[in-house]
Amino acid sequence: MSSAVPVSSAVGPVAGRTRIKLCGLSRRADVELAVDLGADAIGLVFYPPSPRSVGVAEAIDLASALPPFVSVVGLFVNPTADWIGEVTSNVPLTMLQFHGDETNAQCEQLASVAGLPWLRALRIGADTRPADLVESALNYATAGGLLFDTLVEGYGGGGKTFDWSLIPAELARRAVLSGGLNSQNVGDAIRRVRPYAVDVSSGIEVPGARGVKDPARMAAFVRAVREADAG
Ligand SMILES: O=C(O)c1ccccc1NCC(=O)[C@H](O)[C@H](O)COP(=O)(O)O
Repeated sequence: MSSAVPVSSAVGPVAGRTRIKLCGLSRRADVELAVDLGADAIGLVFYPPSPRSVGVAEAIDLASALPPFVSVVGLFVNPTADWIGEVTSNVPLTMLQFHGDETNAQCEQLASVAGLPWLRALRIGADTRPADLVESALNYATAGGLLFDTLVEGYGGGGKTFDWSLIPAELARRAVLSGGLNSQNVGDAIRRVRPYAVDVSSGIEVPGARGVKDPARMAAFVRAVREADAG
């Protein structure tokens, strides 16, 4: 039964706070800064072809820097069950993110190895239509959430935006918006899409240095999200 009192008036603007995932972190100092800035989640990439990829030992150290209530999302591209098992039996991930070509059944099977919830990345290209996203949402009905990203070579982390108007409003309110976000455009993205959360990797890095996060850009991104939320 819906509450008689609208949530936002009951708890104030915090109800509409856009959650923030800072992705592709590989240095402990960046994880500590993400926590200090108020990030809701960090993303660790377990995909060796990516310059942002981390190994199990590195990930254990990075995860140990996290206080309670900050999620650590493990990002995979077409992983084997053995790889999922090796990572999640050692690294205290709170969620998986499948960013490759995995079907719903494959995502479910892989996630069952870890016993964790999972995000499905839906990569949006030039010929994607809203109906395609609605169909994908139905196909991945057991996902713990959808992350809308830009279709780029190399699966993700490409630093390119897609047409945000393609996202149906009914999907946006519980989804993660990703793909080419930065401190200059994330405010517009929030005002136009009203996503549950935003995700960024390239936009908080030193330009041209994939995997090297820039503290100033990290802070500017979070500040831009807070300013957008404040209206
Ligand atoms: O970050 C990567 O290097 C990466 C490699 C392969 C698959 C996915 C990858 N990242 C997934 C993410 O969640 C990124 O944050 C997302 O693609 C947005 O990246 P960016 O456009 O650079 O902000």
